[in-house]
Amino acid sequence: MFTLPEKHPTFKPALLHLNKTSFRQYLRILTYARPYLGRLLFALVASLLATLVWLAVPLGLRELLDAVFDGGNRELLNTVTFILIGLFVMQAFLGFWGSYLLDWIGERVVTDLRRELYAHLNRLSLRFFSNQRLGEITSRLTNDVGAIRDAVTGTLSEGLTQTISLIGSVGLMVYLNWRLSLVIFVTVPLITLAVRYFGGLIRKLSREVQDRLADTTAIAEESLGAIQSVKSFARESYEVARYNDKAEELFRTARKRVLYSNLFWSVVAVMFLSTMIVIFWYGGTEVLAGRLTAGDLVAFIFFAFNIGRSLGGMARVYAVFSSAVGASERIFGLLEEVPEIEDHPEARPLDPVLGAVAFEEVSFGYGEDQSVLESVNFRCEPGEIVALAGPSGAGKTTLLSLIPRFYEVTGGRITIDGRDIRMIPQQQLRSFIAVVPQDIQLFGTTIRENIRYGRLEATDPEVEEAARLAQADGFIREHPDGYEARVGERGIKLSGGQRQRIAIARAILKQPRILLLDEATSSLDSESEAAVQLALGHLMKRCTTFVIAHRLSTIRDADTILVMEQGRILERGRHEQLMAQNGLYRRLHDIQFQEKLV
Ligand SMILES: Nc1ncnc2c1ncn2[C@@H]1O[C@H](COP(=O)(O)OP(=O)(O)OP(=O)(O)O)[C@@H](O)[C@H]1O
Repeated sequence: MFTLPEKHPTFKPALLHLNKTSFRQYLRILTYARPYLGRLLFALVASLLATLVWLAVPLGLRELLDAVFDGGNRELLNTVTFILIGLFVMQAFLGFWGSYLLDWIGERVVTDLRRELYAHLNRLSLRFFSNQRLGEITSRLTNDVGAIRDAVTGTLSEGLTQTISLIGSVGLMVYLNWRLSLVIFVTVPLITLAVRYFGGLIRKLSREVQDRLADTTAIAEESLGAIQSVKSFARESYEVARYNDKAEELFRTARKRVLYSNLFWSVVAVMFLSTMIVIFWYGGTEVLAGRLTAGDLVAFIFFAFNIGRSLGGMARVYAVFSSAVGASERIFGLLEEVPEIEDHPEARPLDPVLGAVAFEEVSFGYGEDQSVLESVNFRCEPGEIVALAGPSGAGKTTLLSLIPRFYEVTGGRITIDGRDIRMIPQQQLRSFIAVVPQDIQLFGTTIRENIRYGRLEATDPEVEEAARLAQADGFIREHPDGYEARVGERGIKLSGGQRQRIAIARAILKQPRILLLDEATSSLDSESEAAVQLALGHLMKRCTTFVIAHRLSTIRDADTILVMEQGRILERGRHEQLMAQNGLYRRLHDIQFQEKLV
């Protein structure tokens, strides 16, 4: 069957150290903003100007208060008030443009990155997907890409403006009263130490939360994706328990994170407010001693607030920066994943395509030390039917999956019309091969669109003609919505036989030269079976067909039957010849078709 095997998580949570590598990583994120450089510079300049204006506000306030308390100067009071309002408006205006443009760039970068990542995922080979949990991949597309947006929008402008604000505030404070500034110089290092300590802890926990979240998503996707199996084994409570375990683990990690981050803010708040009180007390003493005006003190306090704000902002920047670097490591890791199967530089389309297929000394294994196929040799002419028979695990599905190059052979070569398939562009190769698997995947759209998947440019009458040839037109029209009826996820509203006929209609529309068919093992009722056979007959007429045969009729019609065991072709020939040989084929045949023969 064409199904994916057990999936193993191979993503390792990235352990983050903020060093040169992470800085390089950050620069790499920023390269995504390069197309929007003009906007970015404009936004940065606007944010910087907004910060400078903000730094001027306390100085204005100082003038305002001194004008009233010291000079009693009404005219100056009016002017300063006017200027202050002007400064606020200007600050708001610049601030708006700064953050609007940065948010715009952030959203744009996320969209670009998501598109690139999705396109890249589509280029990756089947082997990659069989080794990953889907939930992990979707989590990269959603959560991690989101974390990167914050890095672009937040860190750059906030880091810059908060630094300027910090330096400006400190400078102006020293200018106003250096003795009072000493209070700040004692407390700031203490606050910084607290930020470093808690910051590290919180970052580590945030990463753990992300990983736990990915675990829960993976479980939900896995079991909801296989809901039919879950239900058929009545394993709902088992699945719920499995999910609950992970959800509780997530809760425990998240609880720890909120505990530390709240503790962090409480500690910082206590330190900050104590500093303020000391400033009030000491500043008051200075005012009483005549070394400081009331306006100076108010301006000073504003600057102290600014420093607190900037430090908080920088801690935030640090947190966002590190979570973005962690996320980007995972995303870039995914983007660097090299597709296993790529077109050879000299590959060129096959024209015309006749459909003669040959395996020459083909060997293959999924892993390094696992051999699934060994020295497989055969050839077939265009239009022939090759049936594959053999016990389960013999390598029949594997052999078929090598023809469209879902996997690369590890030895020997496969040719179509004499050309090594590695020298045919993948797009073309797969365009003339149709696969009708046992496990048919339909999309959650209309029946018409599902059939049209075989050839996107097919017209409505062509779609309907294909459905008619596939014996599907009848049951489609019986539905009140006909071709516009929507198929539930995985075609849950259609019967097995109906799904097969939709898949056959898709294949007919594709007009393939080579057909790979995994006959359904589940028994269809005889009416359905006859319809499916009729549909297949039409399709097979024009193709070289490889079929993993479970039906006696298919076996009898085959030009060649390849009997496989443990990755080798053990016997080959037509039905009568193989029966006469009295070997594995005959044994399998007798077991499988005993009832039908009597
Ligand atoms: N994606 C995969 N990754 C690793 N091993 C695989 C994969 N698919 C199949 N195998 C292994 O390769 C061997 C051949 O499997 P294959 O599915 O080709 O056999 P088969 O003859 O089609 O069996 P069945 O009739 O039961 O489908 C088996 O041992 C199987 O475990």
